Amino acid sequence: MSKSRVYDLAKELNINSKELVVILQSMDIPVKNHMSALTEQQEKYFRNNFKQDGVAVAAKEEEKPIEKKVAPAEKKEAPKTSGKGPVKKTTGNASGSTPAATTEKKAPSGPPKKDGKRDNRKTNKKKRVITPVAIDNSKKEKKSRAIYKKKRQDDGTEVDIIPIPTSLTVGDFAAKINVPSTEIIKKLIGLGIMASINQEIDYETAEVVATELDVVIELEDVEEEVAEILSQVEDVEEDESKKIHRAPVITVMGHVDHGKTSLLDAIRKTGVAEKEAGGITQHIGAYTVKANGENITFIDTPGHEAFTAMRYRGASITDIAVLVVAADDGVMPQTVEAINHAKAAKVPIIVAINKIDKPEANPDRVKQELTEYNLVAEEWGGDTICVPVSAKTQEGLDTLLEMILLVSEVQELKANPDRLAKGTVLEAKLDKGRGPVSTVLINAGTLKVGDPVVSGIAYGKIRAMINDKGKKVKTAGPSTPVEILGLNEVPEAGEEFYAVTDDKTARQIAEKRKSYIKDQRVKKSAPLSLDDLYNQIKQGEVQDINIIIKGDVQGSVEALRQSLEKLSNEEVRVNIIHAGAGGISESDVMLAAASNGIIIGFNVRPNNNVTAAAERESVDIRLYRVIYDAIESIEKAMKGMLAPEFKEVVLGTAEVRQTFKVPNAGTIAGCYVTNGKISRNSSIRVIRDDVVIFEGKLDSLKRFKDDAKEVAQGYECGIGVERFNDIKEGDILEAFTMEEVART
Ligand SMILES: Nc1nc2c(ncn2[C@@H]2O[C@H](COP(=O)(O)OP(=O)(O)OP(=O)(O)O)[C@@H](O)[C@H]2O)c(=O)[nH]1
Repeated sequence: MSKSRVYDLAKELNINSKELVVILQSMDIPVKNHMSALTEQQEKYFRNNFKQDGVAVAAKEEEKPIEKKVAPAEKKEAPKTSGKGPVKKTTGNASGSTPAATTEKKAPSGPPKKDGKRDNRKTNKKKRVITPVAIDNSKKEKKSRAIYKKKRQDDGTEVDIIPIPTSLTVGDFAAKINVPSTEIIKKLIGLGIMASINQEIDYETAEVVATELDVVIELEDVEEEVAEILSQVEDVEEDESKKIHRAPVITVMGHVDHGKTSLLDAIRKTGVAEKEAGGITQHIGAYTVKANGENITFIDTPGHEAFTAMRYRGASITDIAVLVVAADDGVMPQTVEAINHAKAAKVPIIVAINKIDKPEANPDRVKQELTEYNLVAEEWGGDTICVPVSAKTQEGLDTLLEMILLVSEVQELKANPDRLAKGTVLEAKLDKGRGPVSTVLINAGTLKVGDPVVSGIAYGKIRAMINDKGKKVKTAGPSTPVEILGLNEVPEAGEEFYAVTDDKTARQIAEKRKSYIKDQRVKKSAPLSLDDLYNQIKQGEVQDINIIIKGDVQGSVEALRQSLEKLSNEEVRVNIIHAGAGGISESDVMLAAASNGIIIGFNVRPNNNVTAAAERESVDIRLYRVIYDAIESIEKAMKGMLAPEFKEVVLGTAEVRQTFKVPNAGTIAGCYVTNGKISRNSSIRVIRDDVVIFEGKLDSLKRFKDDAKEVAQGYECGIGVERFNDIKEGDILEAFTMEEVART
């Protein structure tokens, strides 16, 4: 029997698919969009609990056995499910509850052999439960929840806020705000605009007219408009029967030096060797390998930077995250970060325990450490697949690929190749000779040379396509990465990409987006900021305060996490989306931006790149030296009492290039001013590996032998720090002063 899709159900109940998605999510049924399929049990649960006009919608069918996919042998072992709710995972020692898209299917075969390989996938008895874990704060999803906004007026009554596109005809405008068009034409004449009913007016004009008519409008999300245009180009709710299997898309993540690059290289070589010995692969940001006759696509940009950049733009192209953990090093801060990223994106994790060729390798320790993050290895009774591998000797790589195929099989990844292509930009750059060059991953449909395309505000016609093997190709189907030429601008990584029927549509969409960005610039909703937190809470804009904590030692990070979580009240919830020891990284900033969160640094400092990224993404970073201060300021911000009296102003930074011992003066640091300036009366912070190790006063500042009042960027100087002699080469000295800020 075929499963029900959200849109089928919506059609039956005569409600909007989007609304139904929100309803289902609120019932803890993990659906993503109108195309998501419901299991019989989920559907039944929904029907039993969803009341339309006060009456529960009758269940379509008789009750059925819950897990239809479980083979008879498996059924005996499957834990009994109550049937009261959507299938949920129950893991032995899992501490957090996880609303889960639970799927089960044929599992890999029985006891793994010593080398980590399995005998035969098909005959295993154990039920496999794949559980993407849920924290999702992506901006896109938040937006989709706001179906209709209201504005409270001075007299207490509420009026609808009517969304209006960047431009529309007078007639359409009249219909949208429910005012006769003659009335609008009159108002326009009053403004000196002679417009007929079929003439287009822009948003700004519409806003003036609306104000005169006492109607509240707002700029409609341009993507709604774009979706409308695209749906005319191609029926979005397309025929399920046309969908066929597509290759899984994998992202490799893990701690620095645990072997992401080596693993990606090793896999690429295996895959190529199998298919076309000696074939040269080209770096285009992703590649496809063959394993057991099936394709697997790897995103070739290791690290979570790429991953978060994607998610920030609302793209979720990864089907499975491979978490690389070195067997000789164990779970490290970036491992935890990677786990949190994958969880936030609800992507299942396969653990590759790497470097098992090393004598000091200890895979069991890795598994033990992973349990702290809710990843319990299958062989320990959990549901996390852990594969011991060596990127160096290639051991275990086949098993890893096999496991990837297995998990992807459960996900039932499908796409219709027979439609206009839709994809995601992985990388893009401006090539001097070839113009904008972008690598796109096709999500659905088939992209062809000559297709008119649009991605963000870039558009054009596909001039040429090159695959990951460096070959020119004429077409590219689902899950295929290709490099494309022909766009008029460089699109952004993570941007969606569409082929459309004609050049005009492509240009029209790009231009609508451009004018939306222009209009939007003024009206952009404020990113989360402590200074304005209280107002944002009051206006109902903030219900969750998403926080990332970075600190010098794990102990204080944990302490801070626990205290901050306790600040949650019935109005707002404090969510620690990531916490770890170490400096603040750009990836933290991306995660904060993607989750509309703020970053709290405890005894750590962001470096220049991080500060620049935070500025660019409007992410609020707060730095503290005392745990109590951090807690207090969040608490005060929540109550609207945060009024900083002093603000720290960073004057500049200098890098220590050499150190000298000077009798009577202690250690003097020979520095190069990399940023801003260092002045004689500034305070000084000594930073090593992004961690503050000392804070105090500047003792001496010299240019050659002479005392200097200040030294600017690009110059060398000698710096002595009062009561601190442990300066080392490579340290960063940050000069700052405290400036008084008037209370507002
Ligand atoms: N013995 C052994 N060494 C490995 C293995 N995999 C990687 N290495 C080594 O570990 C080091 C780090 O590997 P990379 O692949 O650069 O690690 P990475 O995680 O990509 O590191 P970044 O790109 O810096 O984040 C290199 O010196 C590799 O040669 C392995 O399976 N066995």
